[in-house]
Amino acid sequence: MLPNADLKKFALVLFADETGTFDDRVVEIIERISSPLSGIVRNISSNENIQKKEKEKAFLLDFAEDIAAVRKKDDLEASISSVLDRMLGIRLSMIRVIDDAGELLEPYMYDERMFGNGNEEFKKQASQKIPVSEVLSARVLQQKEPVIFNIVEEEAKGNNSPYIKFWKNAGFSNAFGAALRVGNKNFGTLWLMIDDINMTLLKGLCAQISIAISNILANEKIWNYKQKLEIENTHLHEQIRGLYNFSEIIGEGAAMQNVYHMMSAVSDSATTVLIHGETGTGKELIARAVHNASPRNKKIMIKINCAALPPHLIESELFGHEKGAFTGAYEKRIGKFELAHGGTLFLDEIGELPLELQVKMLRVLQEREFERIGGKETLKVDVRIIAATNRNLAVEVGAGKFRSDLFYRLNVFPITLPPLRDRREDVEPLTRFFITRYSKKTGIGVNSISPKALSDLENYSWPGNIRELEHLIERSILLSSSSTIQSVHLPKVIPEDAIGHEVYMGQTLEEIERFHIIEMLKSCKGKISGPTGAAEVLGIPPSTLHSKMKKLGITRADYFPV
Ligand SMILES: Nc1ncnc2c1ncn2[C@@H]1O[C@H](COP(=O)(O)OP(=O)(O)OP(=O)(O)O)[C@@H](O)[C@H]1O
Repeated sequence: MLPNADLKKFALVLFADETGTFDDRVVEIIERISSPLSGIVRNISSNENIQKKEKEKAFLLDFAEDIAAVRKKDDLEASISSVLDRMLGIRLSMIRVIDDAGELLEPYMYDERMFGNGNEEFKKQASQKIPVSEVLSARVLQQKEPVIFNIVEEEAKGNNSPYIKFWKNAGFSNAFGAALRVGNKNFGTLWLMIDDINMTLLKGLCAQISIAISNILANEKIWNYKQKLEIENTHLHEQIRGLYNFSEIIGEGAAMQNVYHMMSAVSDSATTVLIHGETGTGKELIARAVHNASPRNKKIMIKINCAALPPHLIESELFGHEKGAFTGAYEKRIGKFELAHGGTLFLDEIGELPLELQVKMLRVLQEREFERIGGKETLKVDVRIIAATNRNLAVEVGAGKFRSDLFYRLNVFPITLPPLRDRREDVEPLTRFFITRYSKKTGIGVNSISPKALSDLENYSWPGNIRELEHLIERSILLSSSSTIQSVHLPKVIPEDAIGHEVYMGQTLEEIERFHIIEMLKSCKGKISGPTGAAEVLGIPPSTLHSKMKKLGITRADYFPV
């Protein structure tokens, strides 16, 4: 039926079995009834038309209501698919949105099933960004009204767009393209493959979809900024703390002089630094100092502790992820590499980075580019790397636990921090420094230490290094009953060789073997075979290790205690 009932013309066509049926009398009767008949038909048609318009209006209202509640892209996709299917019996072909630079149309939403599952050509086209100047898109974006491309006609006119060819091969005769816009601002395109075109309805749908998508995009932008600001805020706080620490690196002895010399040689450049030192020797303090003395000090230094996160989270922490990239990825996340752009990324405990992630790390260190998990876009970053470890990475490389290529990438400029027991001359200045800091912080008026207590500190072996000294002074200040720390409570140190004796004394060979295998399994994180597995470390074939474990009753619970 034509869209406007008022303009309709009706024809009454009658057939007769015998010639001569339509004589003058019959014709006269027909003429007499044709006028009231056409009135009745016109009324029915107008009614149908009104009903149809009412139905469309109600439908658009329902859709508007539906869509107004939508906050997320997934929900929007479901709403659009359902409305198109219910009302028009069609599927969404493609929605693209214009990027921030206003140059490219990025894929936003499409139905993979549209051209048959697994249609590689469609997937390829759908996943590509295209310039806003692409012929068909440009036509759609320039027009006020949606554009209908009659595929046969376009081809006849010499339109050799690959899309026209692709649509034709897929058996469609019309493509409907509409600009997504709010006010006068275009922000995307919507494409449908459709034969029966109800323009009023489609225009209504496009207007609703435009508003919904522009709201969702705005929400996403706000959320991303918010997340970025929150993370930056945390890091800025850390940095302020770091700055405070930096101005006060204590240590005048020869060992620390050498460290200062190395720091000043490397700070000005963007060279990768690898800081090695036992726990608590001040690796992070030195990393911050190098960053603060570098030309990047206007940007932040982001720290990531490779040992503190479960392996499956480190990747997302480093590189970020797209929404829906894996179970639980409800929102898009910006990774630390992205956040550190222009600044420094401090990779603490790099020796703990799982082998599978070492490959990815190598790539980003080499190319300075990466993709977010689940993302297709390659991101480029300008980040200076400072890594720290308390492991001997060269030994880890030999044991197959650390990739040699990554080690060489990181070991460009190594700085080794001496343990406190090798710079006893710094114990006194550090002690006085911490007394001042903690008496100020606690408000307790302690300002000195007795010669006996100081000498005890100087003779202690400090397995926890400066952190241990710092904590001990804090504790001593809290426990002190006068303005001088009279004594310090140092832990008893068991000589290392005694530990071994105690463990093995009075045990059977089988018990010692069992203990040793469990320890190896723990240190190999439960891995039995392969280059970093316990069998190789123990120098026995994996099958022998399996049978020994069986014989000695070793189960996962022994080396992965719950
Ligand atoms: N030379 C120093 N002067 C003053 N304070 C120091 C010095 N070295 C370390 N510290 C302090 O000791 C504590 C531990 O230092 P830091 O966290 O930098 O050690 P780390 O080697 O990174 O430790 P871990 O390997 O356990 O991560 C910090 O509070 C730091 O400020």
